[in-house]
Amino acid sequence: MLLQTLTTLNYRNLAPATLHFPAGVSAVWGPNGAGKTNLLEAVYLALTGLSDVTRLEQLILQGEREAYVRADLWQGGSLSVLEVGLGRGRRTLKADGVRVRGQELPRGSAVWIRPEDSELVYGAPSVRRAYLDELLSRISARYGQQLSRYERTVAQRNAALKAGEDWAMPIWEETLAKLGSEIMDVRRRAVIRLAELAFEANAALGSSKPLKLGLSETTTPETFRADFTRRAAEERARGSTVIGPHRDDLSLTLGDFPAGEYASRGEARTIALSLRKAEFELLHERFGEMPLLLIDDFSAELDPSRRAFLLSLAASVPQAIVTGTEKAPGAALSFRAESGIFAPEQNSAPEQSSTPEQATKHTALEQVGG
Ligand SMILES: Nc1ncnc2c1ncn2[C@@H]1O[C@H](COP(=O)(O)OP(=O)(O)OP(=O)(O)O)[C@@H](O)[C@H]1O
Repeated sequence: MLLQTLTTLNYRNLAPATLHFPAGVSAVWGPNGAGKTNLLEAVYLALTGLSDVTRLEQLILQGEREAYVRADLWQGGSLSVLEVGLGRGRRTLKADGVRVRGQELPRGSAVWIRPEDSELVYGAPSVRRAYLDELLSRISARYGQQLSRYERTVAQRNAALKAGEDWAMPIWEETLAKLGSEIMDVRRRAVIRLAELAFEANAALGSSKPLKLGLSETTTPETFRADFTRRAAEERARGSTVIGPHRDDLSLTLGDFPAGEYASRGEARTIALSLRKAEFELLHERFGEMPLLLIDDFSAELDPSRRAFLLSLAASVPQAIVTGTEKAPGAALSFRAESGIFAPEQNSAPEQSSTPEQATKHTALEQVGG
């Protein structure tokens, strides 16, 4: 998986441009607020169709009505053009000129490591569920579809609970038990492998305490229906479905203690990094190609062993973009970021082409429309 170019227009504070990325490490460095995170966010959006903003309008340059992002990506030996159009409340995805849904995009194409990943440890169960569900939806389109159907059914059952429609419960419960059991089954199998990979990464990061991953479930496929009966009075009183995979958690245990309650800041950062490394490995195993690695603000990582881990991880993959207020060492190309403009630096090491055939020699920046 190699990103050849990224083109943006009206995307947050990024100046309209086409940036060419080489194979190996690209270092993007500059002051706070320069647009470094926005650049990684644009890459991640173009490659996966995913964004965690609450309103799509946040992604559009203030004062504009539409934004556009395009990535030219080498995958499986050929070049794909992935485009995202953004309007008010509207997102259009295209692959090679054809409209597609998110699950039709190359789903193992990028992993994004961010400073705020510590929330995976300290945050609410919903943060860890989102991590797991996003990863599994990328690994299996069916998982994503079943999860959407399940979530819609929970919303419908909650409405029926609030309306006191007891007669409808058996129908909703039948559907929830069926979809929910399938979701739990996929999660259980995936978490076994994810746990092995995260355990290894945590040890490689020098942690003396073993990291254990598991699922903390509110029900099981075997007891789903009985649990609905047992919790019926509580659910009616609250007007909401209190058991099922939408309430489960990915449990993280460091040594003998739940990480969310006992891990130090540094330990939490190591655990979060282990989860991202496990995500990277799982996508690699599933799709057979290493994802593009996006590391946001490596310079915020002050711990020497985690910093070394991040940089050696970046150096070990086919392509990584590493941002920071200082320049990541060992980069094939560096960009100086300032006010949404990314200027390639002349003193970078000789550029490797991101074309697998190593064919084209290119200039690193072309301004679009200006
Ligand atoms: N829709 C938007 N329109 C215009 N500007 C925006 C928009 N969204 C965000 N910005 C601006 O983008 C800037 C933030 O960019 P970004 O988070 O990428 O910075 P950064 O270089 O990663 O900084 P840091 O080093 O502090 O992490 C802010 O100044 C913010 O005001």
